[in-house]
Amino acid sequence: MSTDLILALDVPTREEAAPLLRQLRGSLNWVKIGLQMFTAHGPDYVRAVADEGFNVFLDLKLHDIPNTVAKAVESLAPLPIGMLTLHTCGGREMMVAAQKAAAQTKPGLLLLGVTVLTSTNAAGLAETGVNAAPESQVLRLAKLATDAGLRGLVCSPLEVPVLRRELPAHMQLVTPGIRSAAAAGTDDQKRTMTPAEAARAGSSFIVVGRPILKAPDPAAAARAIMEELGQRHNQTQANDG
Ligand SMILES: O=C(O)c1cc(=O)[nH]c(=O)n1[C@@H]1O[C@H](COP(=O)(O)O)[C@@H](O)[C@H]1O
Repeated sequence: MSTDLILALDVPTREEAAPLLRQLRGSLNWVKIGLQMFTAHGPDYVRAVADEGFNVFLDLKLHDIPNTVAKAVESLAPLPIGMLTLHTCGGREMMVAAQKAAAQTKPGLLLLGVTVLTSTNAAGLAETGVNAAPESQVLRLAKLATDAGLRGLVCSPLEVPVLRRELPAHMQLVTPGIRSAAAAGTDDQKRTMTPAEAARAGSSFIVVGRPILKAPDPAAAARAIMEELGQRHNQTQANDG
């Protein structure tokens, strides 16, 4: 199984994003547009990034009553997006409604259920009344999302092994919380792994923002991560062969 990189384009302006996208065109497949860029630049920017040849992951983390979420999915359906997030803690009925809306309006769209945010640890969960280890809570929400018909999940790479054991093989596992060993624990990300570790664990995609965006040469940092993932893929193929 190979693991692909998704660049989290968490910058304030289109102008700031432009040179990086220009340099990565042709080598990077996926760009994630999240709350920062979508609230500032809207659907037009989604179209602009897709027009540059990137697959777009729209990360809006929908979480509302079932009807509202389903209608939001319908409104987003005309956009050129391949992945869209919603919060699994919105519950079964909300996820079923969202999946139904996607199936009817944009069948190719991969709805990704966000489980426990990678910035949350056991203490943070307990403060919200969830007295479970992050791994147990992720597994519970992941099973609920799978039952509701979702085909993809967002979790930390730490939970990928248990999800690979417990869930159907077709589930796409997308993992943010990617940090080098040296950078682990230095910011808001609490459940982290390196790119190679996440790939080895079985992530379908890794999501990386600041380690690329804040690097002295962001395009080179992105290429180094793709190389790290590719090397692991080649090693696996060699071992399989
Ligand atoms: O849904 C997400 O993409 C997401 C879920 C999660 O649990 N943790 C998480 O960090 N993300 C996103 O992944 C990206 C990670 O960015 P960096 O922490 O800068 O690498 C951000 O855009 C987050 O919004």
